[in-house]
Amino acid sequence: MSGAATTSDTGAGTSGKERRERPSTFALILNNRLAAAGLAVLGLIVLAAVAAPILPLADPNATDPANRLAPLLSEGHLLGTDALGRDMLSRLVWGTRVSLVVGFSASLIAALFGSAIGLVAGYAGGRSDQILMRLIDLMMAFPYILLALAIVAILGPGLVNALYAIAIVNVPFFARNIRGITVGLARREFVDAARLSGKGPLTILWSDMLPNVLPTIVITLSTTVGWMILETAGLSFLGLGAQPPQADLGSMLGDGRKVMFTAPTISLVPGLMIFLIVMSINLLGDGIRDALDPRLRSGALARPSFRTKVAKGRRMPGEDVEGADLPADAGGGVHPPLPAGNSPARGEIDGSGTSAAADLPPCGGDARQGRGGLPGTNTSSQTATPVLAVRGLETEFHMGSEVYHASNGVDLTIRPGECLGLVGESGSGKSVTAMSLMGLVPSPPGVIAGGRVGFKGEDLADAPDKRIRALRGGAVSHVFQDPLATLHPLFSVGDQIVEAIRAHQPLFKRAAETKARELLDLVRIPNAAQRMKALPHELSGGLRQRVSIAMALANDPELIIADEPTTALDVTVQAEVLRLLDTLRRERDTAVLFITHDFGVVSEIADRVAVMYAGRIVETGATDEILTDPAHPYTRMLIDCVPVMGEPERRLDAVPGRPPAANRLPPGCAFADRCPRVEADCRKGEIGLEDERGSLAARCLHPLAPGEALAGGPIPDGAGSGRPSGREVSP
Ligand SMILES: Nc1ncnc2c1ncn2[C@@H]1O[C@H](COP(=O)(O)OP(=O)(O)OP(=O)(O)O)[C@@H](O)[C@H]1O
Repeated sequence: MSGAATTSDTGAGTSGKERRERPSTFALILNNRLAAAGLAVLGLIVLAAVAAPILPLADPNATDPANRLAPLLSEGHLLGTDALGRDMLSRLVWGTRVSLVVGFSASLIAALFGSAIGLVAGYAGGRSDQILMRLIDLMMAFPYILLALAIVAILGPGLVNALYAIAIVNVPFFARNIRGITVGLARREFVDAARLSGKGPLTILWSDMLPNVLPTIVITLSTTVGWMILETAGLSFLGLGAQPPQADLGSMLGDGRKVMFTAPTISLVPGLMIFLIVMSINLLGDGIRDALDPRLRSGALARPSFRTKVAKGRRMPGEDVEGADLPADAGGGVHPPLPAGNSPARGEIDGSGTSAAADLPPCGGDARQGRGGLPGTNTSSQTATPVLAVRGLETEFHMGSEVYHASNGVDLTIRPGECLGLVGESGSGKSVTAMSLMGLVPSPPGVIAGGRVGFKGEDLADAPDKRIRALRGGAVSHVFQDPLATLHPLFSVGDQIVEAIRAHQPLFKRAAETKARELLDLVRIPNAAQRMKALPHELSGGLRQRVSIAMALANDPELIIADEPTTALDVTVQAEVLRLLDTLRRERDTAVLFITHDFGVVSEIADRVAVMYAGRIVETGATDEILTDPAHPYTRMLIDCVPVMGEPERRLDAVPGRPPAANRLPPGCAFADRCPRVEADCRKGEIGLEDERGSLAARCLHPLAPGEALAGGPIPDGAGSGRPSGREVSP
């Protein structure tokens, strides 16, 4: 195990702790050097402005004509004096105080009214939206500075009137931004739920909409307050804001203009202060925006890179990698060393018979035949070189000072035409493991900290970006759970398949279109030619998933990674999609890594199963053996959670407790706290994935014997008969 954290906290007690350990917004801002610099500069300026009354400064309005235009560093006047002999340092500090108060107040007023208008217009829609937005458009039709001048002309010159003018001209900016977000939110299900719960519009606006738009308001505020200070200074510069003798930065700049050539420091000093304030606010505003963006809250403020970062000192599994003596067809077990150089082509049997995989016991197809002798079993997979051979994969998330071990030394092997089912509870690390293969885990915060990702003998963790780009969507393709989220909403499905084809094959558009139509036919989409023009939202969930499968097949992949592709579908459509995927992989000899939490689905499609828990493979073996007589108590409990059709009297169990937090994995067996067979030795040291019986290998010191029941747990009639039929609903 790689890991730093070895306390025995369980997940149950750590959620609050975890939350506290997540870097705070403030910590994230400090992580961003520019934002931290902005904060430091602004902090000093604000401190000086707030402390103005207690600082030993001269009266900012006291004139001294005899001492006019004194240079910098004059005696008693650090920043010199202005044309009336007033102390520049004192005027600068007091003027900054005024400018900051006016700028921030104008921003708050604009944010308050603008956001309220945006929220009401966006939520109410219809005529209210039309009227409010047309009024806002009317205001935006004038150049804002002209509008501000007109407002001050009507209200009369003065600092407070300048504040109103600046606030008013900025109201549309907030209103438009917030209205845009609110329109999207108002159609979301949680708002429907709030309506159904009987809440009135005002309550919904306050308790459901406002919290969702608040980060945007704060971000908009932080990025516009600098502008507002600048605009207020502009009005004062023109003599419409602060009136003599009161100083603000704009009026000081205006005073300096008259002696710009004889005493340039008079205008340079307030000009520099405006620059510092606006720059520091903008830098800080950008930092706040990044810190408040939930996608970037994980420790670094950089955008995710093209592929997952691979740690420089990546831990490499030795040939004596844990479990190395396991049967070679164990999904998460042990594997022959990766063949050097190019491996045989897909489906090709190593003619020499000396291939690392050539002497492996039968897997995949045999397992299926054993389960009912399904036709079309691929025999080449029994001897072919693995398409995928993952060794000791460790993927971590680095969040602040915490390290979350999502994949914690995972081994996987899949051969051509074979389907490996990766099963486990939510959060066990299935998706992260799958995403790590092609470097799709976002970095930051994701890091591949150890292991090899062998694809036909090549370690993908080491492969150049160009190679990864060529493989993605080419030899290795993905099918995700929610096609509506992964298909582009604005392009027809035909165009998207054509694009997928042409990204990897030098085909003219016509030829690619023909191929796309053939693919839609292949995945049995009726009226393929017409459906080519359909937008994703015009298709049913099942059809959309077929389109995703067609896209995944577009470039004749050797490995398909299917991440819960049927979870969002109803059982009948699910069965069709599974059948389709099963047939296609057999016909095309494609290896499939099928991720699911549903043992019913596993029994339908997988040749072998790897069960994951807390980032590790805890049991592997042929599907039939795992489903009939698992050795690991966790697998047994997972299977017992699945309802079996026709057995209404069978007690359904849930696995009690919760998995340990990935940043606090306990020593020994991570399942110990939830296991009815736990003994003292389970909580000590490393537990290897050991050979059990048949094809089974389990990471357990006290495995179940064939037919043995879990103490207190339900063992259905005839031990080991708790195998889901494939028609059940997942827990
Ligand atoms: N982008 C991320 N940043 C931080 N932690 C993450 C991120 N993605 C996943 N994790 C963490 O990694 C662990 C494994 O997550 P993963 O999505 O692989 O689980 P899973 O088994 O696929 O669950 P599910 O079936 O719900 O999809 C979880 O603890 C999860 O919180």
